[in-house]
Amino acid sequence: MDTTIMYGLPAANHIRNELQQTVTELKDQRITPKISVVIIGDHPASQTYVRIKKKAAEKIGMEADIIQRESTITQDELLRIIDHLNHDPNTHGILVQLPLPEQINDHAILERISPEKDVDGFHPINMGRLAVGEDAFYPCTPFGIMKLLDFYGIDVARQHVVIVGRSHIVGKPVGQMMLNQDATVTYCHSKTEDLSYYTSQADILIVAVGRAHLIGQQDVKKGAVVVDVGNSFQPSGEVLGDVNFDDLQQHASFITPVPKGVGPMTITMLLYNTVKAAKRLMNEGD
Ligand SMILES: Nc1nc(=O)c2c([nH]1)NC[C@@H]1CN(c3ccc(C(=O)N[C@@H](CCC(=O)O)C(=O)O)cc3)C=[N+]21
Repeated sequence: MDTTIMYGLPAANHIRNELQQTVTELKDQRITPKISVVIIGDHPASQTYVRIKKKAAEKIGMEADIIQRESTITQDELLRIIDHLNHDPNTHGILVQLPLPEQINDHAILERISPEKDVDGFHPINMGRLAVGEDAFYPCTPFGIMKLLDFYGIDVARQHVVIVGRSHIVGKPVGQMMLNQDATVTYCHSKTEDLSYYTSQADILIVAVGRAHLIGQQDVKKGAVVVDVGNSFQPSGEVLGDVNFDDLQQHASFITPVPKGVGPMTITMLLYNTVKAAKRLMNEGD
């Protein structure tokens, strides 16, 4: 089988170059798109992601502020930080890194972020806009997957897309984006019986559950397109996907690696959403 490995960086760089151009234009109007990232505690993976986000933002001329607090922070204190950022005219995008410590109610925090600055696309207003097919801030990983498939010339219309995982962050919204693009969508999750029965019918299989190497060749139709959203950190420091890449490399028509597949797209769409938020502000000023 002639398999194409869908690396994220070529697609990501293509979008980042366009964004850099827009950032330059915004700066001419004295608007520097800025994302403020709130990170609580010292979860090592989160620290890594936040560092990657800051570097990527600065590389295209944006500003990125990291607001780091201890894991003992109260919910009220965190809400006050968000209120401050909501009112800060220089902050166009707000991201509160997940997971949050257990004393904090994620929903209360995410709903406090102004929907106009919700560059993660996690606010119920943006989720609702996506569900009804309106313009919105789309969550970065699902949006990145759509852009990645498009970059590699894959049209999802009329394809059977099977999604493993129903998280609010990836599984559920990527299915909605696929539906909006005329795919036929099947959702599988932890209560699905005979997972393989469903996954093996996919033209496009998206796996987003965070269980290392859950999916192997026996679960995938020959020639299918496989998108792996897994990021399982091994004690060795290695990051494993939800898909056994080596097993599928001769079997799928297109497959994303982990790392260097979907990850770079997630970061890129975060930049995209922040630039979009800043642009919206400029249009309001007219
Ligand atoms: N509010 C919030 N928004 C998020 O978008 C969010 C979050 N919380 N919490 C954690 C997850 C995870 N996530 C990743 C982003 C980039 C890579 C990425 O670029 N990974 C590199 C590898 C990085 C490495 O080497 O460890 C790659 O796949 O090539 C991975 C994972 C964003 N998340």
